[in-house]
Amino acid sequence: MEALLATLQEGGWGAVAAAAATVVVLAAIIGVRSWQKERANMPPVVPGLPLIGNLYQLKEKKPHKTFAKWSEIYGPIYTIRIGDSFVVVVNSTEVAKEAMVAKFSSISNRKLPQAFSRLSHDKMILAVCDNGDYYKMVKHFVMVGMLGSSAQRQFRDTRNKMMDNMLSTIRKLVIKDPQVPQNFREVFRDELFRLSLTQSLGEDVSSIYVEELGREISKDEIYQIIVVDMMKCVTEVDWRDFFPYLSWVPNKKFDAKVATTEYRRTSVIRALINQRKERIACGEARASYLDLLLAENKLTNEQLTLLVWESIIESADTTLVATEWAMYELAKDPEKQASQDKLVLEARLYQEIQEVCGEDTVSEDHLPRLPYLNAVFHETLRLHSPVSLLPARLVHETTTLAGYQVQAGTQVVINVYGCNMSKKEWDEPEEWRPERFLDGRFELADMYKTISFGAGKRICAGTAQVTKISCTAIARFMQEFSWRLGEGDEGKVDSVHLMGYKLHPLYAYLSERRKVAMN
Ligand code: HEM
Repeated sequence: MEALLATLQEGGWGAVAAAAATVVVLAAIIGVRSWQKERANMPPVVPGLPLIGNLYQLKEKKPHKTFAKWSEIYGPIYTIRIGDSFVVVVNSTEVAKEAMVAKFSSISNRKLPQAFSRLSHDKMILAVCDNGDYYKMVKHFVMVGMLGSSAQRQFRDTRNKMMDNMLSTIRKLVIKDPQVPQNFREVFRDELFRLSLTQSLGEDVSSIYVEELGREISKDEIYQIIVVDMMKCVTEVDWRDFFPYLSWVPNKKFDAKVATTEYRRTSVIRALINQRKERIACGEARASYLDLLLAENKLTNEQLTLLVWESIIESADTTLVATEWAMYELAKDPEKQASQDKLVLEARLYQEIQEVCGEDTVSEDHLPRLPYLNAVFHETLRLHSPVSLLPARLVHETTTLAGYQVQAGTQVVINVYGCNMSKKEWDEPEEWRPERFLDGRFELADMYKTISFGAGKRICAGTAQVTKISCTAIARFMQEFSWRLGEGDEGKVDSVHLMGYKLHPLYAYLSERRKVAMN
């Protein structure tokens, strides 16, 4: 510093320039040192490039897989830089639980990307809203109106009807043409969507007139607009997410797509809500989530629209993903396998069902006595988790995680896929092996054997519903039919981006195990 002052005293622009350069260099050195000190105890850093950080290494559309690979080099918790933001990625169940349970008070709020933020009207849905009074109120509504144990009891007939309809449709298809492989997804999706509408709106809907679209739209279009298009749009990437200081730069294509998708979703949901309101005005009361929300009369129209949409999409999506993967694993043709394991697996599940249920049709009451079925369900969630990356959380006060310091302002991403595929936690994790849940380490009644449903206060609210639907469906499909994949389908294990869907829908050859009277 003294040298700097001396140079300035000697005068002249050259000296001033030299002094300024010295200041810049000194500042840079001090800056780097303090950054290094600050980051000294941060989770290991994955090397990246200046300015963009690790963005270029995440070009492929399955970041959860890249994150899992990095965990083999940098450990279960590490830091990456995405453009402007530091992100801590967690790939171990233990550390994920620490983040979601023990450190909940410091790491609870979300940091949503543009698309998700706009589609959720800045976190107006339960799954991503920040903790506070709105969260408490909506969680209460969801549990009382739809997902809590008493509401679930009310909807038991709806679920039973879903099972009967599915089995009856499949039976008819098989009888009509036993040599043709059946499209599992079509049958399951239609019935699940019917259940989802019934729970949310009090009735199934075959079509609806949507004023903003100027026409009557079919049930298939309703599904497309409020489920499929929304799922795709939520995962749209906007480069401005990575460089917030460029948020003023227009991204017209992205903005137009999100605006259109959002407008169509909102128009359809509003039409559905208005139809229900008219029926209620005519004295028609039903047990449904919307009926409860309207009776409570505490929400704005915007909140009502968002929450009803949320209840429909959450019921209609992940349950299908999980059940399709389970049936795929069970249907893998044993003769095409290197080992005979799968033959034993399928036979074992059928045998368990026979022993427990005998001639009775499997029902939800049987589920606690079917441990192998439960293991099939959890092993499917482990290997094919429908939610592979949880929406980023924001650290709002500096805390520690796995012994490392995590600064306020950092984002934390839980890589469910990485936790479920960790070689340290699971023996041969790439193998689908339900037995691993029956080795005495896990309680049968434990619904959270893996991290797939999250943990702590924000754990999945729909666990009971999806477990009942998925397990009963798998058991009934196995009880009535034996399943076999088409030739060459054993290797079709790709999924769609982050959504977990099987890229190639399951087509299976079914043959009847027992005759059931047709109605
Ligand atoms: C296999 C199917 C499912 C999986 C794997 C799953 C997974 C998850 C996960 C991991 C979370 C926590 C997210 C986080 O902490 O960031 C979550 C939250 C949630 N899930 Fe699920 N879910 C499934 C099915 C369902 C269903 C069927 C519903 C409703 C019908 C549902 C409703 C919710 C709700 C409302 C939350 C937010 C809970 C809160 O924040 O308090 N889920 N789910």
